[in-house]
This record gives sequence, structure tokens and C-alpha cells, in this order.
Amino acid sequence: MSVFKLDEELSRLTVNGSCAIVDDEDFEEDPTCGEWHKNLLSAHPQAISPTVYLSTSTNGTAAPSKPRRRSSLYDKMAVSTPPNIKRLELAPEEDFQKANQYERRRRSFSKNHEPRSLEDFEPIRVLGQGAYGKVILVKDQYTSKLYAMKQLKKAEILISEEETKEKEPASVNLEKRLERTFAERKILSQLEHPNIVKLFYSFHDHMKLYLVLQFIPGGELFYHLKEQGTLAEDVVAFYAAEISCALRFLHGKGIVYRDLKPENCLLNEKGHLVLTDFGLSKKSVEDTTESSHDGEPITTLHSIIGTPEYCAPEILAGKSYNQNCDWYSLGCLVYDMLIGKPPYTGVNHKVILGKILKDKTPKIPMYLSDGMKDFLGALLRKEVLKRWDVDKFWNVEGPKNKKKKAGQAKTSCFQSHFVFRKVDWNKMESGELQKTTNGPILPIITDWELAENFDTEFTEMRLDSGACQDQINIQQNINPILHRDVFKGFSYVASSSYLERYF
Ligand SMILES: Nc1ncnc2c1ncn2[C@@H]1O[C@H](COP(=O)(O)OP(=O)(O)OP(=O)(O)O)[C@@H](O)[C@H]1O
Repeated sequence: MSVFKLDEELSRLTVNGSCAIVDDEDFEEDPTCGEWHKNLLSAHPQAISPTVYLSTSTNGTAAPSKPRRRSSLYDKMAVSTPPNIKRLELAPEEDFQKANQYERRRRSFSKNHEPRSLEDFEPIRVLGQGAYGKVILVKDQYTSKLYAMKQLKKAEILISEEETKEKEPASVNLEKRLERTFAERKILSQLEHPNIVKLFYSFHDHMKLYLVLQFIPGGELFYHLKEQGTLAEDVVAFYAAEISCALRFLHGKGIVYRDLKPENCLLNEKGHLVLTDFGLSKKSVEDTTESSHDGEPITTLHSIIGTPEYCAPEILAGKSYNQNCDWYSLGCLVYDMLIGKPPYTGVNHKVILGKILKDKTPKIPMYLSDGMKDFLGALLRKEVLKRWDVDKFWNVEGPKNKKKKAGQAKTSCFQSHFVFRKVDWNKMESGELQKTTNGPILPIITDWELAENFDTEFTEMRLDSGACQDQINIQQNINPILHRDVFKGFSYVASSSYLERYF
């Protein structure tokens, strides 16, 4: 889960791209919210979760044996009390006012376009945890819709352990972390693609930033990989095609994803792949669709960032890089799905880094089809200039060289590659395939609120842990910075039409 932050920003280099902090006028005013943690404590003294799985492995060797769900377990699940029940204890006048307020909000949510706050959502269970906070399954109290709420602790963003180690002034690092925080919110609010998670709302309170995302119930591809060991070539090709569509779409908008790994690939209820976590994505200033699709560099980036196993060598070497780094990561992910581990592994980041930078092109097992070997070989080239420029050759053939020099970059059409022979690109690119058919692995979902395709390591976590400590950290350490209101402009509400399209 952890993000690799080896010398996260090279102090000698500057990022050649736009700061993604957005203008205030772009967004709606956000209400402050604060009661949620109290509600949460009273509603959920303990996290509730079944410790059972319904998914079974098709690969007996790789999957650990897990107990099947007994139906009686459902009866034993704790029932959480909706926080609004508390209103019954209020004095009549307050009760009346609150009830009116509730009714007003309920009516406005039916129109779907209202700034949101933490009290609007009932926490159900933890779905995952990242570097700056948790992702929690929540239920909208007014509409009963489920969302994945990504919470980022302001304290973690404002004060990082690295600051004590790094030579750069704290303000430089802070700018970078804020830039990334805003980048995720800004980038996601501009995107609409069937294979990319949707952002519906964002807001913040005195402790945290909140991104209210579409809940993707099928869990991480990582989870299914653990269950199944490895996947068949056709299945892998299908996921590779869906990821490629999402990456191509992002590159066309001038965005480099930079964090492709199995944990960030989720499966939706129909088994289609959805990319999440845009915390490391970067958008360029010169966001011209034409030049990006020509395969020209979107922008030259320098930050060392990402998860090392899936990270392109040029990034790890501290060189400048462009969108092509995402295609190398796709090669690593495809390799992982087929072989059960990424191309370079090791006991720690240093060992992995050494292998990626010094070893030759990774060994591709003989048992893969020739087509798959060719595909992987073209993406896993360490030198960018020798790597397949997928954006350039997305749907066009490059010039045919009669005498192909050894080590030359592949110039054939990406979509026409042998491994994609069963993929209906037209339907996939238009989104029709994702709407009308199921993907190769259909996650078992008996009840969306159970989040049964997520690891019990997370779903059994206490929902409230750490909340009080964060408060103390903020007050003791970062008051001067906090007063600058650096998170102004974070709040966002998707347009009514966008919201209506998905609910
Ligand atoms: N929309 C979603 N629906 C369901 N689960 C989600 C969703 N978004 C995130 N998750 C779960 O939460 C986990 C962590 O989310 P995410 O990667 O966005 O957090 P992060 O803090 O950026 O993590 P990292 O530090 O690993 O980059 C994911 O791996 C996934 O399991």
C-alpha cells in the first residue's frame, strides 16, 4: 500500500509543470463540518465486518483456504443507528428547526447539487488505507447512496516526517504536497471515463480533506490476484485493454498517471476495471490534446515518485520523463498478472531499485505465447526511446522497416496487436462494452455494504482510530501554517447532469 518516496522530490530539480492549485471561483463554497467523528463514535463503537469470503479461487495452489460465509452471520451483524435519530432527544424548538433543515436538505439532494459535509454521510466500514489516510465506505443519509470516501489528514499533509530529514525548506515540501492533494481533486473532477473512478463531491473540515468517490464494490485487482495466483492470457489482455483505454484518455488530456499498480485497479460490479488514486497524477500546462496524442511529451517531469516495482527506470534514475512511463508500468502490471509477481522484486526498495536500474530487460518466461512475449518485451524496454510509443501508435501502423535494427522501438499499431485479437476496441472505447457486458472476473457481491471483496485487514479496522490524536497534532504543531487556510478551494460538487448520469 505504501507509496515509494525515495528522495521524493529532488532538491536540485524543479518540476516542469503547472501547479494544480485551483482558483477559488471554480468551486462552490464549502460548509464546515465537525460532528461526524462524534457521531461515528456513538454509532460504531466497533467496526463491523464479517470475516468470511464468498469468492473462491479457481487456482487451488495459490489461494489460501478461507471459510465460506454462513448465512446466519447476517443476523448477527450489528445494526448501526443513523445519527439523525439523535434529533428525537433535542428540545422541541431545536428539534423543529433541525427537522426543517433536514427536510430542506433532503429536498435539495433530490436535485443532487448541494455542497456536502461530513454529517451527511454515515460511515459503514474501512475499505483501504493509504499514505495520508483511510478510504471509508459511507452511506449518504439523505439518499442512502453508497460512496467511497477518501480522507486525507491535514496534519499528515502539513507536517511530514520527511521534513525533518530533507534539506529543503519545509515550505517547498509543503507546496509539493499541497499541489498533489489539489491535483487529485482537480484532475478527477475533470474526468469522465468508464474505466476511471468518478468524483462526486469534495469538502474539508478542521482535520481532514474528503473526496467522495464512486464506490467500486469488486475490490482491488490485487485482491483477486491473491485469490487466483495468476490470470490467463485472454483475461490479462482484456484488463490491459481497459487500462490502456484509461491511460490513453488521460494522456490525451495531458495527464500522466504515474502510479499504475494492482492496488489502484479496482473491479466494478460488472467486473470491469476502474482506475483509482490520482494522488500522484500530474497535469501539464500545455494541455493540447493534439500534441499529446501525437506522442510528443506532455511535459517533462522530474519527481521521483510511485511504487518502485511498477515504476519506470527513467523516473527512478531521476531523469526527466513523459507519459511513456505509464506504458512501462502497464508492462509491469501485465507481467505481474501473468507470472504472479512484478518483473523486479527484492527484500527492500533499495534492492528493487538496483535491479530496475542495473539489470537487463526482465526475463520473460518461455511458457507465455509468442504474442505475449513480444507485447511485454516492447513495453518493458528500459530506454524510453526503445520502448513502444503506445500513444503514437495507438491505432496506426508506423513505417515498415525492411531491415529492423536490433533493439529498435516497436512501431506497429497497438490496438492491432495479436494479444488484443478478442478485444472489441470500438465498443470498449465508446464505453458500450463496459455498460452492456461483464468482464472476465465477476466479483461476488451479496450486499454492497459488506464490502466483501475488500481485505479484512481493512474492513475490520476500527473506524474511529486516530481521530483525537490528529486533532492534538494539528493544534500543537501546525497552527501557523493552518492559519494560512491553504486548503481553500478544495470543495467541489459535480454538476447535476454528471450526478444524475450515475445514479
Ligand atoms: N472508489 C473506491 N471504491 C472502493 N475502494 C476504493 C476506492 N478508492 C480507493 N479504494 C480502496 O482504498 C485503497 C486506498 O485508496 P487510494 O490508493 O486512493 O489511497 P492512497 O492514500 O492514495 O493510497 P496510496 O498511499 O497507496 O497511494 C485502494 O487501494 C482501494 O482498496
